Amino acid sequence: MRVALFGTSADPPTAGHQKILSWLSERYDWVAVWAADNPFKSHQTPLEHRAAMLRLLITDIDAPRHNIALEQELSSFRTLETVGKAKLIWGEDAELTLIIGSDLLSQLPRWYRIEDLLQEVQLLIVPRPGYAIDESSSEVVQKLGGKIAIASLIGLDVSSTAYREHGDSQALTAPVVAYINREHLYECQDVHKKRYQLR
Ligand SMILES: Nc1ncnc2c1ncn2[C@@H]1O[C@H](COP(=O)(O)OP(=O)(O)OP(=O)(O)O)[C@@H](O)[C@H]1O
Ligand SMILES: O=C(O)c1ccc[n+]([C@@H]2O[C@H](COP(=O)([O-])O)[C@@H](O)[C@H]2O)c1
Repeated sequence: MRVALFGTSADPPTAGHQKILSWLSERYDWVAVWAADNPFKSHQTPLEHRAAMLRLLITDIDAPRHNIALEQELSSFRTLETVGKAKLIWGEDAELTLIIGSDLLSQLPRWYRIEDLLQEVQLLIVPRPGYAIDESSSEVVQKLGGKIAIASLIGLDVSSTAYREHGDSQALTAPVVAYINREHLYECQDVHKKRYQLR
């Protein structure tokens, strides 16, 4: 069983995350996704809302294999703990692949017990516009034991930050926008966003 593990802050989840999930669903037996708190970031929306938006994002994907699931019980500050939980679910023999965008490659060495984590998973790096995969970061990760593959997919040029800071609603899918409006999320940035949009 080949399982793709994809954790995201989902603050909010974007069309970029959705494209990655669709692509993974065609290549892995199971695609497990969860909303997480990131020890290196602060988040603007409670985790429950972020997980609910992620569920909407997934429901919206037309995946013929029906193999994408919100596995929110995997959520942890530390991916090593997530992988421990994944092994309990899918067993020691499952092949686990951790999916990250190329923007995270250089920070990976600072993750919790990274060498132990890299023993447990394969890594798949998704190229992201503006974040070239540089050799020195790849080498550092490989020296720590990382088994790196690069996805044959280029991520969309969108980000959660672009939505939070500039109201780039192109970044989001319609069901997520509807949820944000209904729950009055991200409103404190509205004045700031409107100023940007009027420019
Ligand atoms: N457009 C994208 N292309 C490639 N990888 C992406 C893309 N968007 C997100 N990712 C990857 O998905 C994972 C979750 O990303 P995250 O939720 O932090 O999105 P983000 O848009 O980077 O958010 P923020 O702007 O808040 O940092 C990370 O591994 C990130 O590198
Ligand atoms: O394990 C760690 O030390 C660690 C440090 C930073 C980020 N992560 C995880 O990386 C995933 C992507 O984070 P983010 O904020 O870029 O969406 C998410 O599952 C985080 O919990 C994990």
